[in-house]
Amino acid sequence: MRGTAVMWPLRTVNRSICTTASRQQVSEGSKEMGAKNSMLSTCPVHIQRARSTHVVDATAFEVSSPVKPWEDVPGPKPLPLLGNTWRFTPYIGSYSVEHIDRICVSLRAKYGKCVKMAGLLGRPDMLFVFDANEVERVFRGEDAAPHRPSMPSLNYYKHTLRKDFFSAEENCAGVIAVHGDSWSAFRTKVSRVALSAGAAAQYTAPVAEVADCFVERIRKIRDENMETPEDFLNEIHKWSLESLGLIALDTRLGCFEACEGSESQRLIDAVKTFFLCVGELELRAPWWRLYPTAMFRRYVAALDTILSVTLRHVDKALEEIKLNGSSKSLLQDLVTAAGARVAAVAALDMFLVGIDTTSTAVASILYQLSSRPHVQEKIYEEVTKALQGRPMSPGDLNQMPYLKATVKEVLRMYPVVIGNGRQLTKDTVICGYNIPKGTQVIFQHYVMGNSEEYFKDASQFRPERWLKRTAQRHHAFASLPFGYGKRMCLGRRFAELEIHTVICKMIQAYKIEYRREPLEYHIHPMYTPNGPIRLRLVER
Ligand code: HEM
Repeated sequence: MRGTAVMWPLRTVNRSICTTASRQQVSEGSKEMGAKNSMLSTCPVHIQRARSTHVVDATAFEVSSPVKPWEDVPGPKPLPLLGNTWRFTPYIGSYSVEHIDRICVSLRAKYGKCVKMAGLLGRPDMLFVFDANEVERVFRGEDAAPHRPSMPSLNYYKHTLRKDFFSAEENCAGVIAVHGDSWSAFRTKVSRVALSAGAAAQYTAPVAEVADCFVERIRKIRDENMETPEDFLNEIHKWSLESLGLIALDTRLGCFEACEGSESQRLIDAVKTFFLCVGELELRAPWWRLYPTAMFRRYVAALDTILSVTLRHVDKALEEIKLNGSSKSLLQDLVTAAGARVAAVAALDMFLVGIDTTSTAVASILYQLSSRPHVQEKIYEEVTKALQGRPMSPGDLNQMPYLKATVKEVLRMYPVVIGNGRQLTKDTVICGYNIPKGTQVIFQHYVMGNSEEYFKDASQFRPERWLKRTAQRHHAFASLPFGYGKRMCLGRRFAELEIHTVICKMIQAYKIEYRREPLEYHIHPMYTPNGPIRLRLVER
């Protein structure tokens, strides 16, 4: 999903007698969690706290100090008329959207565990939260339809510009940029199919085939020094789009060799245009709200193309279901269970959020592996032992815990989405302050994931910390690369399958090196290594 910026601050009330100390350190998969959660509702201190305040939020359980008002939350002070927007204005302010990661680190250091960012023109006030206990509490207290602030431009496309299509049937607008009952009804229909056991596993072999093609393609595009080309990230995008085409549209798009004018090429171009435009439209001044700028018109045309291609593939799926009498893919399952329009819109949403997230993750993982040959060797040994020369089949990835732990470790230190958010649907106490309904709360996972408070030796790259055998205890809500709860990533299982498979194949084929200037990360709009990823890929 698209990232939202973050920041942080504030020392708070004397909270958490029952929360912090006793619930903070949880190890993954630990059964402790259930028992500790149940404490949340029964602990007498929680109950006392809930009674002693006039807070609306039923999950409130702060201790002793009265709840402080929103006005008291620390943060950069807005100027009259200009608010805090001026801070993001080039040449005048010192904040840059591209380096919001660093801004968040400094806000945390300056203000504490929650920070108010008020007075952003055209946007609701924001609260940056750097406290994993508070993240847990807000997530666990979510109502039936949590509101995640996202993509106003897409909201406009779905609910105004193409209202006729997206409102033609009830609850058919999708999950991205959709909220309330409409989101809830759509999500329920799609989750049943997309999150069912085995929904992702059925794609093991075809996803592995696409990964093989990617590995093979690299042999063609490497230069004489065995280095990948400047636009290697674009090649990774092609792999990601090809993999998602299989999953969402039940088709091989042929992204690695698409011909001019073909439907695949039109889809590839449209997805590319969407990504080029969306960052600008979302992060810069929203002129498109006043008039259809050239960029906005390209953006709309791209969305129209993606939608029309998904609709055509849904028609094909309908024909095949009629012919076969049963469904044989995610798309056909969706058509059967939820209807053609839901299936098409679900595929559209997957295209909008499932490509650059996955490709950025893979770029970041390959880049991080390039400076860690010992990690590569461990993965290589694990993969060799698990596959024993066989092609990959469902279940094989379960024999590769170190590979999976490596992916988790990269996403802890370099989460693709640096901060996930919710727009509060009710007044809520966070860090001892009463935060009003409508505020956008951004959970700062990049900062928490890299904080010594939550991860011992946080700056050290240690996949072992995620292994059950050697797991260090850590807070389960400090690193959440796929979000949490009712709105968590709908494509997580597919993303993991794609990522684990392609990394497995890359390590089987190559030793990964990098001999150029180190790359910094920036928000673009995912958290991405900044610069050409010119990996040296040496045959094993
Ligand atoms: C590394 C890859 C990915 C990452 C890091 C990622 C991350 C996320 C995050 C953080 C969210 C927000 C969750 C929340 O609000 O709690 C999200 C939502 C979503 N993701 Fe992913 N995602 C990835 C890949 C994918 C893929 C491959 C698909 C589709 C196949 C996908 C489909 C979705 C959808 C549809 C939602 C919206 C769910 C809703 O609002 O109900 N994602 N993702």
